[in-house]
Amino acid sequence: MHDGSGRIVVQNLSKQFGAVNAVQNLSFTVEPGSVTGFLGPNGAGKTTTLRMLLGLVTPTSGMATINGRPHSQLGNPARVVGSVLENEGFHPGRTARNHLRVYAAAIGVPDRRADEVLGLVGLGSAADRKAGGFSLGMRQRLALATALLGDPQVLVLDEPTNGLDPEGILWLRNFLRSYAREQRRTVLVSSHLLNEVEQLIDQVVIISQGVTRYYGPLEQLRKSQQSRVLVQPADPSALVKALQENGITGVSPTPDGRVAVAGSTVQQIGDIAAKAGIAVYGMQEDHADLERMFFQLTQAQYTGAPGYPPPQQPQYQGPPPGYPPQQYPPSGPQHQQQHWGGPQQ
Ligand SMILES: Nc1ncnc2c1ncn2[C@@H]1O[C@H](COP(=O)(O)OP(=O)(O)OP(=O)(O)O)[C@@H](O)[C@H]1O
Repeated sequence: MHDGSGRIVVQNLSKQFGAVNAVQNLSFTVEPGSVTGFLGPNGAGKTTTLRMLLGLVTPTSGMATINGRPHSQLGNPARVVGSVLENEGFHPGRTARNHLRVYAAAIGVPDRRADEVLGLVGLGSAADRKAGGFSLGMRQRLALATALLGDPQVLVLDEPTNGLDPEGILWLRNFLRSYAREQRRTVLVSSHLLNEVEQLIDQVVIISQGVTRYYGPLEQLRKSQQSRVLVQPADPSALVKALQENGITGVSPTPDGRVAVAGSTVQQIGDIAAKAGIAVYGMQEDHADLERMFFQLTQAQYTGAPGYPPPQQPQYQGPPPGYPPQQYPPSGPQHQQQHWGGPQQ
């Protein structure tokens, strides 16, 4: 029997398709009560990981469990985990209600559950319409309704925001949040775009090239954002020297001839430059956004081809240029690997 914990554990999971290392030694844990984003660029290995979790692909090594068991040992899996994977089709001639009734019969839940889940996803008024005429957003809702039929403890959604308009995304966010928080369920959603799911998620697992790059609370990642000041001086190397002599360490020249200074104010920099007799033509405050951090964490996928496969344990990449390394990644207790039950560094 499974343990009923609602916990997803991915441990040293790998999948090789011929010469392609789709997933490499991936480990993370997802606890109930929050929505976790599973993020990475196209081809990072997200869908493969989710398919292994759902028993649709056999791992080359490692394991993925839900409630302490591989999917194949869950008994009636639809009661434990509901999922929406990409490109799931519906019979175009079948109404939404009939589609759901077919699935309800297959997993042994009563017919009336079809109308309940249609109501939950806001498709109540479209129950008698044929799925073939549904918009992409409506199909996403119908897929979610199908996943909810067994009233599962765990929801796994692959790119659920695809095709949703802003109102649909807001609806999905409220739905998933209350599903996870109020009912203490586990929700894992994948996306290749952080900003698409940023409003949806509390925790984040970021992967690229099949390797974990970061995992922890999104809030912690957000807090680690440091603003920096971009300075355009007459003499960049003289300014770097003057700032360092005044104890400012987060200083680095940028490729466009400016100097990036972290952990200091415009005023402090201006005073030091004036005292050192260095002319400054402009200063600009620059705030790192999450999207840029996401890109920094995952860009190895595009730039690291010669080094492929990547090192096994780069859990955290370096900071974006101009950001002090000690601030990045965040180092609060929430970020201990143990908190997530993940791999030791
Ligand atoms: N059945 C398969 N046979 C061969 N290679 C595969 C197979 N499935 C996936 N791959 C490869 O594995 C790698 C990871 O693919 P995967 O679909 O898991 O990535 P993803 O992160 O979900 O990407 P996307 O955001 O584009 O959906 C890719 O290089 C892909 O081409």
